[in-house]
Amino acid sequence: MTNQNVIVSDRKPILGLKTITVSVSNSALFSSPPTYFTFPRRKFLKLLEAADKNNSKNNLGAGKIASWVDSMRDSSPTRLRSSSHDSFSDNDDQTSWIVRFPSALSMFDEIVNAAKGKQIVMFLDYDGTLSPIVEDPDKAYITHEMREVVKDVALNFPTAIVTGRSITKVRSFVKLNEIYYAGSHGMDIEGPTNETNYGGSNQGVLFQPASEFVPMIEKVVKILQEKTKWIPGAMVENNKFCLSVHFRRVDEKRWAALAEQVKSVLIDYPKLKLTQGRKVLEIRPTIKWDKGQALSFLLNSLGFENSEDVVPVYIGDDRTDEDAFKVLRERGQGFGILVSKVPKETNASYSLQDPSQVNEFLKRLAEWKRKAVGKK
Ligand SMILES: O=P(O)(O)OC[C@H]1O[C@H](O[C@H]2O[C@H](CO)[C@@H](O)[C@H](O)[C@H]2O)[C@H](O)[C@@H](O)[C@@H]1O
Repeated sequence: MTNQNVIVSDRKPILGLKTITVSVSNSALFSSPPTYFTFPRRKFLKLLEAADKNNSKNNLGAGKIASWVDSMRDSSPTRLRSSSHDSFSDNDDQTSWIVRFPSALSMFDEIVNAAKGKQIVMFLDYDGTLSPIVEDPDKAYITHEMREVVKDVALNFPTAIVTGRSITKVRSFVKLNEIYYAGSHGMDIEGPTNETNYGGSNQGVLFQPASEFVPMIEKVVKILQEKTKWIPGAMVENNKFCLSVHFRRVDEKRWAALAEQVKSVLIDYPKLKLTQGRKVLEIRPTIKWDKGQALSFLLNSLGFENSEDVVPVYIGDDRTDEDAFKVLRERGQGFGILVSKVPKETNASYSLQDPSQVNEFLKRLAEWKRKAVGKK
Protein backbone atom coordinates (compact mmCIF):
# COMPACT_ATOMS: atom_id res chain seq x y z
CA MET A 1 0.00 0.00 0.00
CA THR A 2 1.33 3.43 -0.84
CA ASN A 3 0.37 5.20 2.32
CA GLN A 4 1.18 8.87 2.15
CA ASN A 5 0.23 11.52 4.60
CA VAL A 6 -0.25 14.98 3.21
CA ILE A 7 0.47 17.76 5.67
CA VAL A 8 -0.51 21.29 4.83
CA SER A 9 2.22 23.05 6.71
CA ASP A 10 1.32 26.63 5.88
CA ARG A 11 -1.27 27.85 8.33
CA LYS A 12 -2.02 31.14 6.56
CA PRO A 13 -5.53 31.46 5.17
CA ILE A 14 -5.49 29.19 2.15
CA LEU A 15 -7.79 31.36 0.06
CA GLY A 16 -5.10 34.04 -0.01
CA LEU A 17 -2.27 31.82 -1.21
CA LYS A 18 -0.96 31.30 -4.72
CA THR A 19 0.40 27.94 -3.76
CA ILE A 20 0.04 25.71 -0.75
CA THR A 21 3.09 24.06 0.74
CA VAL A 22 2.53 20.48 1.64
CA SER A 23 4.78 17.99 3.27
CA VAL A 24 4.30 14.37 2.41
CA SER A 25 5.56 11.72 4.74
CA ASN A 26 5.27 8.05 4.01
CA SER A 27 3.55 6.11 6.71
CA ALA A 28 5.41 4.69 9.63
CA LEU A 29 5.39 1.43 7.74
CA PHE A 30 7.87 3.02 5.35
CA SER A 31 9.40 5.40 7.83
CA SER A 32 11.14 7.95 5.66
CA PRO A 33 11.58 11.66 6.34
CA PRO A 34 8.89 13.99 5.00
CA THR A 35 9.39 15.54 1.58
CA TYR A 36 7.96 18.93 0.60
CA PHE A 37 6.19 20.03 -2.55
CA THR A 38 3.81 22.71 -3.60
CA PHE A 39 0.22 22.32 -4.75
CA PRO A 40 -1.13 24.84 -7.23
CA ARG A 41 -3.66 27.00 -5.43
CA ARG A 42 -6.18 26.25 -8.21
CA LYS A 43 -6.22 22.59 -7.30
CA PHE A 44 -7.26 23.38 -3.75
CA LEU A 45 -9.69 26.04 -4.86
CA LYS A 46 -11.46 23.45 -6.96
CA LEU A 47 -12.14 21.62 -3.73
CA LEU A 48 -12.84 24.68 -1.68
CA GLU A 49 -14.91 26.98 -3.92
CA ALA A 50 -14.65 30.50 -2.58
CA ALA A 51 -17.17 31.93 -0.16
CA ASP A 52 -20.67 32.15 -1.55
CA LYS A 53 -20.89 34.82 -4.23
CA ASN A 54 -24.42 35.73 -3.42
CA ASN A 55 -24.87 36.94 0.12
CA SER A 56 -28.52 36.05 0.11
CA LYS A 57 -27.57 32.41 -0.27
CA ASN A 58 -26.60 31.77 3.33
CA ASN A 59 -29.79 29.76 3.79
CA LEU A 60 -31.73 32.67 5.22
CA GLY A 61 -33.41 33.37 1.91
CA ALA A 62 -37.03 34.38 2.01
CA GLY A 63 -36.95 32.32 5.23
CA LYS A 64 -40.13 32.54 7.19
CA ILE A 65 -39.48 31.60 10.79
CA ALA A 66 -42.43 29.17 10.60
CA SER A 67 -40.64 27.15 7.94
CA TRP A 68 -37.46 27.15 10.04
CA VAL A 69 -39.46 25.73 12.92
CA ASP A 70 -40.98 23.09 10.65
CA SER A 71 -37.58 21.90 9.65
CA MET A 72 -36.37 22.08 13.27
CA ARG A 73 -39.14 19.58 13.99
CA ASP A 74 -37.91 17.21 11.30
CA SER A 75 -35.47 14.52 12.20
CA SER A 76 -32.04 14.48 10.67
CA PRO A 77 -31.64 13.16 7.98
CA THR A 78 -35.26 13.72 7.00
CA ARG A 79 -37.45 10.88 8.08
CA LEU A 80 -39.26 9.19 5.20
CA ARG A 81 -43.01 9.52 5.12
CA SER A 82 -45.07 6.88 3.41
CA SER A 83 -47.30 8.05 0.61
CA SER A 84 -50.43 7.05 2.42
CA HIS A 85 -49.58 8.14 5.96
CA ASP A 86 -48.38 11.22 7.71
CA SER A 87 -45.94 9.39 9.86
CA PHE A 88 -43.91 6.30 9.14
CA SER A 89 -45.57 3.76 11.36
CA ASP A 90 -46.46 1.17 8.78
CA ASN A 91 -44.65 -2.14 9.20
CA ASP A 92 -44.63 -2.69 5.44
CA ASP A 93 -42.79 0.56 4.93
CA GLN A 94 -40.30 -0.35 7.64
CA THR A 95 -39.77 -3.70 5.95
CA SER A 96 -39.27 -2.17 2.53
CA TRP A 97 -36.73 0.24 4.03
CA ILE A 98 -34.67 -2.56 5.54
CA VAL A 99 -34.80 -4.35 2.18
CA ARG A 100 -33.43 -1.26 0.45
CA PHE A 101 -30.90 -0.48 3.18
CA PRO A 102 -30.04 -3.86 4.75
CA SER A 103 -28.28 -4.16 8.06
CA ALA A 104 -24.49 -3.90 7.68
CA LEU A 105 -24.34 -6.81 10.13
CA SER A 106 -26.32 -9.07 7.84
CA MET A 107 -24.25 -7.81 4.87
CA PHE A 108 -20.96 -8.28 6.72
CA ASP A 109 -19.71 -11.08 4.44
CA GLU A 110 -20.47 -9.06 1.31
CA ILE A 111 -18.57 -6.10 2.76
CA VAL A 112 -15.45 -8.05 3.66
CA ASN A 113 -15.55 -10.02 0.40
CA ALA A 114 -15.51 -6.73 -1.50
CA ALA A 115 -12.49 -5.73 0.59
CA LYS A 116 -10.37 -8.81 -0.17
CA GLY A 117 -6.98 -7.71 -1.47
CA LYS A 118 -7.93 -4.08 -0.89
CA GLN A 119 -7.39 -1.59 1.91
CA ILE A 120 -10.36 -0.76 4.09
CA VAL A 121 -10.30 2.82 5.39
CA MET A 122 -12.75 3.50 8.23
CA PHE A 123 -14.60 6.79 8.73
CA LEU A 124 -16.69 7.19 11.87
CA ASP A 125 -19.03 9.98 12.85
CA TYR A 126 -19.09 10.66 16.61
CA ASP A 127 -22.46 11.77 18.04
CA GLY A 128 -25.20 9.22 17.45
CA THR A 129 -22.68 6.78 15.98
CA LEU A 130 -19.96 6.15 18.56
CA SER A 131 -21.88 7.71 21.44
CA PRO A 132 -25.64 7.70 21.94
CA ILE A 133 -27.50 11.00 21.58
CA VAL A 134 -27.94 12.54 25.04
CA GLU A 135 -29.61 15.71 26.33
CA ASP A 136 -26.40 17.46 27.35
CA PRO A 137 -23.85 17.76 24.51
CA ASP A 138 -21.05 18.09 27.07
CA LYS A 139 -21.88 14.63 28.42
CA ALA A 140 -21.90 12.62 25.20
CA TYR A 141 -19.31 10.19 26.48
CA ILE A 142 -18.03 7.19 24.58
CA THR A 143 -18.08 3.93 26.54
CA HIS A 144 -14.86 2.19 27.50
CA GLU A 145 -15.89 -0.74 25.31
CA MET A 146 -16.46 1.47 22.27
CA ARG A 147 -13.10 3.21 22.80
CA GLU A 148 -11.35 -0.15 22.89
CA VAL A 149 -13.05 -1.38 19.75
CA VAL A 150 -12.28 1.86 17.84
CA LYS A 151 -8.65 1.49 18.93
CA ASP A 152 -8.62 -2.10 17.74
CA VAL A 153 -10.06 -1.05 14.37
CA ALA A 154 -7.49 1.76 14.11
CA LEU A 155 -4.66 -0.70 14.69
CA ASN A 156 -5.96 -2.72 11.74
CA PHE A 157 -7.12 -0.04 9.29
CA PRO A 158 -6.49 3.68 8.79
CA THR A 159 -9.35 5.17 10.81
CA ALA A 160 -10.79 8.68 11.05
CA ILE A 161 -13.42 10.26 13.27
CA VAL A 162 -15.34 12.81 11.21
CA THR A 163 -17.45 15.10 13.37
CA GLY A 164 -19.16 18.46 13.67
CA ARG A 165 -17.44 18.95 17.03
CA SER A 166 -14.14 20.71 17.56
CA ILE A 167 -11.17 18.36 17.57
CA THR A 168 -10.32 19.45 21.11
CA LYS A 169 -13.76 18.40 22.35
CA VAL A 170 -13.94 15.11 20.48
CA ARG A 171 -10.37 14.20 21.50
CA SER A 172 -11.32 14.81 25.13
CA PHE A 173 -14.06 12.19 24.71
CA VAL A 174 -12.29 9.66 22.50
CA LYS A 175 -8.77 9.89 23.96
CA LEU A 176 -7.13 7.91 21.16
CA ASN A 177 -3.92 8.90 19.39
CA GLU A 178 -4.04 6.18 16.76
CA ILE A 179 -6.64 7.86 14.57
CA TYR A 180 -7.22 10.77 12.21
CA TYR A 181 -9.61 13.45 13.42
CA ALA A 182 -11.66 15.58 11.04
CA GLY A 183 -13.39 18.08 13.33
CA SER A 184 -15.70 21.04 12.61
CA HIS A 185 -17.48 19.09 9.86
CA GLY A 186 -14.16 18.24 8.23
CA MET A 187 -12.73 21.79 8.33
CA ASP A 188 -9.99 20.75 10.76
CA ILE A 189 -8.01 17.63 9.92
CA GLU A 190 -5.31 16.11 12.11
CA GLY A 191 -3.31 12.94 11.74
CA PRO A 192 -2.52 10.25 14.30
CA THR A 193 -0.14 11.45 16.97
CA ASN A 194 1.15 8.10 18.15
CA GLU A 195 4.55 6.82 17.08
CA THR A 196 3.49 3.43 15.90
CA ASN A 197 0.70 3.79 13.39
CA TYR A 198 -0.01 5.21 9.95
CA GLY A 199 0.99 8.71 10.75
CA GLY A 200 4.40 8.12 12.20
CA SER A 201 5.57 10.66 14.70
CA ASN A 202 3.31 13.47 15.73
CA GLN A 203 1.54 14.50 12.54
CA GLY A 204 -0.59 17.28 13.97
CA VAL A 205 -2.58 19.55 11.67
CA LEU A 206 -3.05 18.29 8.11
CA PHE A 207 -5.56 20.74 6.72
CA GLN A 208 -7.61 23.73 7.88
CA PRO A 209 -9.48 25.25 4.94
CA ALA A 210 -11.45 27.74 7.04
CA SER A 211 -8.82 29.15 9.40
CA GLU A 212 -9.65 32.73 8.46
CA PHE A 213 -13.14 32.21 9.93
CA VAL A 214 -12.01 31.49 13.49
CA PRO A 215 -12.29 35.11 14.77
CA MET A 216 -15.70 35.47 13.13
CA ILE A 217 -16.97 32.25 14.72
CA GLU A 218 -15.70 33.37 18.15
CA LYS A 219 -17.53 36.66 17.76
CA VAL A 220 -20.78 35.03 16.65
CA VAL A 221 -20.60 32.53 19.53
CA LYS A 222 -20.43 35.43 22.00
CA ILE A 223 -23.25 37.36 20.32
CA LEU A 224 -25.50 34.31 20.21
CA GLN A 225 -24.74 33.34 23.80
CA GLU A 226 -25.83 36.81 24.83
CA LYS A 227 -28.92 36.86 22.59
CA THR A 228 -30.18 33.43 23.63
CA LYS A 229 -29.41 33.47 27.34
CA TRP A 230 -33.03 34.24 28.21
CA ILE A 231 -34.24 31.10 26.38
CA PRO A 232 -34.20 28.24 28.90
CA GLY A 233 -32.28 25.22 27.61
CA ALA A 234 -30.66 26.97 24.64
CA MET A 235 -26.95 26.29 24.37
CA VAL A 236 -24.33 27.67 22.01
CA GLU A 237 -21.31 25.43 21.41
CA ASN A 238 -18.09 26.73 19.89
CA ASN A 239 -16.79 24.12 17.45
CA LYS A 240 -13.83 26.30 16.40
CA PHE A 241 -14.51 26.60 12.63
CA CYS A 242 -18.28 26.41 13.07
CA LEU A 243 -20.79 26.58 15.90
CA SER A 244 -23.90 24.83 17.12
CA VAL A 245 -27.05 26.28 18.62
CA HIS A 246 -28.70 23.45 20.52
CA PHE A 247 -32.46 23.34 21.09
CA ARG A 248 -32.95 19.77 22.35
CA ARG A 249 -33.67 21.14 25.83
CA VAL A 250 -35.68 24.16 24.67
CA ASP A 251 -39.47 24.06 25.01
CA GLU A 252 -40.94 23.77 21.51
CA LYS A 253 -42.97 26.92 22.18
CA ARG A 254 -39.71 28.86 22.17
CA TRP A 255 -38.17 27.40 19.01
CA ALA A 256 -39.50 30.25 16.87
CA ALA A 257 -37.95 32.79 19.25
CA LEU A 258 -34.63 30.97 19.11
CA ALA A 259 -34.74 30.78 15.31
CA GLU A 260 -35.52 34.50 15.23
CA GLN A 261 -32.41 35.28 17.29
CA VAL A 262 -30.21 33.11 15.08
CA LYS A 263 -31.59 34.67 11.94
CA SER A 264 -31.11 38.21 13.25
CA VAL A 265 -27.41 37.48 13.80
CA LEU A 266 -26.79 35.64 10.54
CA ILE A 267 -28.15 38.55 8.53
CA ASP A 268 -25.01 40.47 9.52
CA TYR A 269 -22.72 37.57 8.56
CA PRO A 270 -23.34 36.67 4.91
CA LYS A 271 -20.21 34.52 4.85
CA LEU A 272 -21.79 32.13 7.32
CA LYS A 273 -24.55 29.70 6.48
CA LEU A 274 -27.04 27.65 8.41
CA THR A 275 -27.41 23.88 8.25
CA GLN A 276 -29.29 21.53 10.52
CA GLY A 277 -28.48 18.47 12.57
CA ARG A 278 -30.28 16.58 15.28
CA LYS A 279 -32.03 19.23 17.39
CA VAL A 280 -29.27 21.64 16.53
CA LEU A 281 -28.83 24.65 14.24
CA GLU A 282 -25.33 24.59 12.82
CA ILE A 283 -23.61 27.74 11.60
CA ARG A 284 -20.62 27.35 9.34
CA PRO A 285 -18.56 29.19 6.73
CA THR A 286 -20.03 29.27 3.22
CA ILE A 287 -16.96 27.56 1.78
CA LYS A 288 -17.69 24.38 -0.08
CA TRP A 289 -16.10 22.01 2.36
CA ASP A 290 -17.94 19.29 4.21
CA LYS A 291 -17.55 15.78 5.56
CA GLY A 292 -17.54 14.44 1.99
CA GLN A 293 -14.62 16.68 1.01
CA ALA A 294 -12.81 15.64 4.18
CA LEU A 295 -13.27 11.99 3.25
CA SER A 296 -11.79 12.64 -0.22
CA PHE A 297 -8.93 14.64 1.29
CA LEU A 298 -8.04 11.83 3.67
CA LEU A 299 -8.23 9.15 0.98
CA ASN A 300 -6.00 11.26 -1.25
CA SER A 301 -3.53 11.86 1.54
CA LEU A 302 -3.39 8.14 2.23
CA GLY A 303 -2.40 7.65 -1.41
CA PHE A 304 -5.74 6.45 -2.77
CA GLU A 305 -6.63 9.37 -5.04
CA ASN A 306 -7.39 7.31 -8.14
CA SER A 307 -6.97 3.90 -6.66
CA GLU A 308 -9.21 0.88 -7.15
CA ASP A 309 -7.52 -0.76 -4.21
CA VAL A 310 -9.40 0.95 -1.44
CA VAL A 311 -12.72 0.28 0.27
CA PRO A 312 -13.80 3.29 2.33
CA VAL A 313 -16.46 2.51 4.92
CA TYR A 314 -18.27 5.52 6.40
CA ILE A 315 -20.66 5.14 9.35
CA GLY A 316 -22.80 8.09 10.41
CA ASP A 317 -26.26 9.06 11.59
CA ASP A 318 -26.76 12.70 10.68
CA ARG A 319 -27.69 14.89 7.72
CA THR A 320 -24.09 16.12 7.50
CA ASP A 321 -22.92 12.51 6.99
CA GLU A 322 -24.97 12.39 3.82
CA ASP A 323 -22.25 14.49 2.11
CA ALA A 324 -19.81 11.66 2.72
CA PHE A 325 -22.28 8.96 1.63
CA LYS A 326 -22.76 10.92 -1.58
CA VAL A 327 -19.03 11.04 -2.26
CA LEU A 328 -18.83 7.26 -1.87
CA ARG A 329 -21.69 6.84 -4.34
CA GLU A 330 -19.99 9.18 -6.79
CA ARG A 331 -16.69 7.32 -6.45
CA GLY A 332 -18.57 4.02 -6.87
CA GLN A 333 -16.47 2.77 -4.00
CA GLY A 334 -16.97 1.52 -0.49
CA PHE A 335 -20.00 1.51 1.75
CA GLY A 336 -22.01 4.22 3.45
CA ILE A 337 -23.79 2.98 6.55
CA LEU A 338 -26.58 5.05 8.11
CA VAL A 339 -27.19 4.65 11.83
CA SER A 340 -30.94 4.87 12.29
CA LYS A 341 -33.82 2.91 13.73
CA VAL A 342 -36.33 4.53 11.41
CA PRO A 343 -36.50 4.93 7.63
CA LYS A 344 -34.79 8.08 6.41
CA GLU A 345 -33.84 9.66 3.12
CA THR A 346 -30.25 8.63 2.65
CA ASN A 347 -27.40 8.10 0.22
CA ALA A 348 -26.03 5.29 2.37
CA SER A 349 -26.12 1.67 1.18
CA TYR A 350 -26.63 -0.12 4.46
CA SER A 351 -27.92 0.60 7.94
CA LEU A 352 -27.21 -0.08 11.59
CA GLN A 353 -29.73 0.70 14.29
CA ASP A 354 -27.68 2.31 17.03
CA PRO A 355 -24.19 2.68 18.53
CA SER A 356 -24.36 -0.81 20.07
CA GLN A 357 -24.74 -2.27 16.57
CA VAL A 358 -21.89 -0.02 15.40
CA ASN A 359 -19.81 -1.53 18.18
CA GLU A 360 -20.69 -5.05 17.05
CA PHE A 361 -19.89 -4.26 13.42
CA LEU A 362 -16.50 -2.74 14.31
CA LYS A 363 -15.64 -5.68 16.56
CA ARG A 364 -16.39 -8.14 13.74
CA LEU A 365 -14.32 -6.11 11.31
CA ALA A 366 -11.23 -6.10 13.52
CA GLU A 367 -11.64 -9.84 14.20
CA TRP A 368 -11.99 -10.54 10.48
CA LYS A 369 -8.78 -8.62 9.74
CA ARG A 370 -6.87 -10.46 12.45
CA LYS A 371 -7.99 -13.81 11.02
CA ALA A 372 -7.22 -12.67 7.48
CA VAL A 373 -3.59 -11.90 8.36
CA GLY A 374 -3.32 -14.96 10.57
CA LYS A 375 -2.97 -13.12 13.87
CA LYS A 376 -4.54 -14.49 17.02
O1 LIG B 1 -20.93 15.12 13.37
P1 LIG B 1 -21.33 14.67 14.74
O2 LIG B 1 -20.22 14.02 15.49
O3 LIG B 1 -22.57 13.82 14.70
O4 LIG B 1 -21.68 16.02 15.50
C1 LIG B 1 -22.88 16.71 15.22
C2 LIG B 1 -23.29 17.50 16.42
O5 LIG B 1 -23.21 16.60 17.51
C3 LIG B 1 -23.44 17.11 18.81
O6 LIG B 1 -24.82 17.37 18.98
C4 LIG B 1 -25.64 16.21 18.89
O7 LIG B 1 -25.32 15.32 19.98
C5 LIG B 1 -25.60 15.86 21.31
C6 LIG B 1 -25.14 14.84 22.33
O8 LIG B 1 -25.73 13.58 22.12
C7 LIG B 1 -27.11 16.16 21.40
O9 LIG B 1 -27.41 16.70 22.69
C8 LIG B 1 -27.50 17.15 20.31
O10 LIG B 1 -28.89 17.37 20.33
C9 LIG B 1 -27.11 16.61 18.93
O11 LIG B 1 -27.35 17.55 17.91
C10 LIG B 1 -22.58 18.31 19.07
O12 LIG B 1 -22.89 18.85 20.34
C11 LIG B 1 -22.73 19.35 17.97
O13 LIG B 1 -21.86 20.43 18.20
C12 LIG B 1 -22.36 18.68 16.66
O14 LIG B 1 -22.47 19.61 15.60
